[in-house]
Amino acid sequence: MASAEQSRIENDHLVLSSDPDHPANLICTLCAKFYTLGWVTGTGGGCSIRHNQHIFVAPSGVQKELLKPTDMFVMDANTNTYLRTPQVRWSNYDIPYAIALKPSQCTPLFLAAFNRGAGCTIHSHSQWAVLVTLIVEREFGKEACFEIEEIEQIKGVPKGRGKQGNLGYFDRLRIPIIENTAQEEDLTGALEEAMDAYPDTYAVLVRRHGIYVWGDNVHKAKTLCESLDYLFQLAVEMKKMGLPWIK
Ligand SMILES: CSCCC(=O)C(=O)COP(=O)(O)O
Ligand SMILES: [Zn+2]
Repeated sequence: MASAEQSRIENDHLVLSSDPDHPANLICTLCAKFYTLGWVTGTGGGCSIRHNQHIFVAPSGVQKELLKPTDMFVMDANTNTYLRTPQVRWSNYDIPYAIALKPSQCTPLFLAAFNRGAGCTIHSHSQWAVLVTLIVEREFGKEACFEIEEIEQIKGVPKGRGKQGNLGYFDRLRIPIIENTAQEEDLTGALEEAMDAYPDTYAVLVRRHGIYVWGDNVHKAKTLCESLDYLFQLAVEMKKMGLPWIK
């Protein structure tokens, strides 16, 4: 009979499915798309999905666009213990040594969003997000925040948790910015504080690093991340032209 440790390693049924919408398949498809947008290149960034009582997490330090469903860790959402740990695999380029896989360093940050009801969390290293954090200045004793208004794409951003619908054209979009840390997991406290200070936000920028974006489901997290990336690119170009973000 298989030991508990062995079944934790071999629980392949949790990640094997012919359904393209199965979280283990979706994370692979999404990361391959995000790679083409420059959101998850050079192993940075990623994506995690919560489905019922299971949380699907990719390994750390791997090329996210080459992920396979069998690479996924599966966590019990109630106990935060791992039900499945992927087995060591050979690298993608036949380099003759094995890599011991660890869960993404972003896992505690993904969990912070899942603890607030999210179904999907995306971490993007988009250069547009990074540039915006370089433009918005730190103010002593005040939380830094990206603000923009009167741009049509703002209508792609939800109003807030528990609120119906999206922001309107005349609403001001605010995305808090937290300071980067040497280790990804050390961002968790500041991320949670920003989530509490901005209860309506579904995104937090990390200065010189990127952004965490979440949503009730994959569709909402993905389309929000796209809308924000559009707005960040526009904002950077506006800044270059001397155009104000706030009217
Ligand atoms: C070059 S990426 C540095 C780590 C990072 O910021 C990141 O988002 C990747 O974390 P992971 O552990 O998922 O590889
Ligand atoms: Zn990162």
